[in-house]
Amino acid sequence: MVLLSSSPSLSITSPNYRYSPSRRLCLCPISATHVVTPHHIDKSSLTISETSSEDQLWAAARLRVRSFNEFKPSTFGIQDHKRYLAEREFEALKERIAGKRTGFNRVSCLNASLPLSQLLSLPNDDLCAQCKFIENGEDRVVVGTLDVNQCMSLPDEITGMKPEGIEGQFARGYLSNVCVANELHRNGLGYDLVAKSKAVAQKWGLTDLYVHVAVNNEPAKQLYMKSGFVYENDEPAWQARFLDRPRRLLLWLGLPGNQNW
Ligand SMILES: CC(=O)SCCNC(=O)CCNC(=O)[C@H](O)C(C)(C)COP(=O)(O)OP(=O)(O)OC[C@H]1O[C@@H](n2cnc3c(N)ncnc32)[C@H](O)[C@@H]1OP(=O)(O)O
Repeated sequence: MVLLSSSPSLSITSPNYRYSPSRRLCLCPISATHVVTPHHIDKSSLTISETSSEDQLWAAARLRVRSFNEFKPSTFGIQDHKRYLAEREFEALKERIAGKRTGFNRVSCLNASLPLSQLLSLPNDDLCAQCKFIENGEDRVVVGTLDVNQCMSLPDEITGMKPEGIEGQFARGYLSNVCVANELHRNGLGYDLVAKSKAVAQKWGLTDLYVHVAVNNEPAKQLYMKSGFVYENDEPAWQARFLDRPRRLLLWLGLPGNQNW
């Protein structure tokens, strides 16, 4: 095994691995416990937008790979392995956005990006090298990303209860793959991404938005709760053990238009 991870189920090289858009995110104690020196950024040229551009989806896929996995740099073949994971993420993401993934009505990838010129003072160039794309002739870098999923439930995850009945098919959504480049944590980018995702969800007519979060992922729990999400349910311990991952909490947010809002 070439991948260093704090959870065995992060090993997506396993033949038994089944892709779940929220799997890695919620299992993500790595960054949750990582001590990073915050790099303060000027957000005046930050953009957060929905994308289906292949360049940007690649950048988002690479950001997810580096955010949700910890790699031992000296390991033989590690670059190939990272490329493999990014390709897998890219293909899966493209498939969901194109509406070809069974069970997902609609999926949007939101990317937060900054001009490359603003990130040249970072201590190393890995983020810029991995997550760069070109837009209107300008070099930019994806610094945060998430998916908004309109669907009844996510694979291998506890299902939200609201709204009840057939309405759930159309008006329930889930956030997944929420991550911010670890060099840029604590700049409010997490808040910005979640705020934008609420706007997208409302635009789609969703009334109820959910996230799954690992019980030990304190930064993510704080982010969601401070963004208005509240506890709805939690995964039974046996299920977490069966899936070989930390137990998840299911958090709920009512959007304007929701009768409980
Ligand atoms: C459904 C899912 O996708 S769950 C998976 C969530 N994603 C991950 O675990 C990936 C790795 N982690 C990350 O990428 C980031 O830590 C995120 C996305 C959780 C937070 O991103 P950031 O840009 O750092 O968050 P942001 O700066 O907006 O902070 C929001 C709040 O989160 C909390 N928070 C963020 N980092 C931390 C931390 N290290 N420790 C404690 N609380 C934290 C704080 O309460 C903060 O609010 P405050 O600054 O007002 O106190």
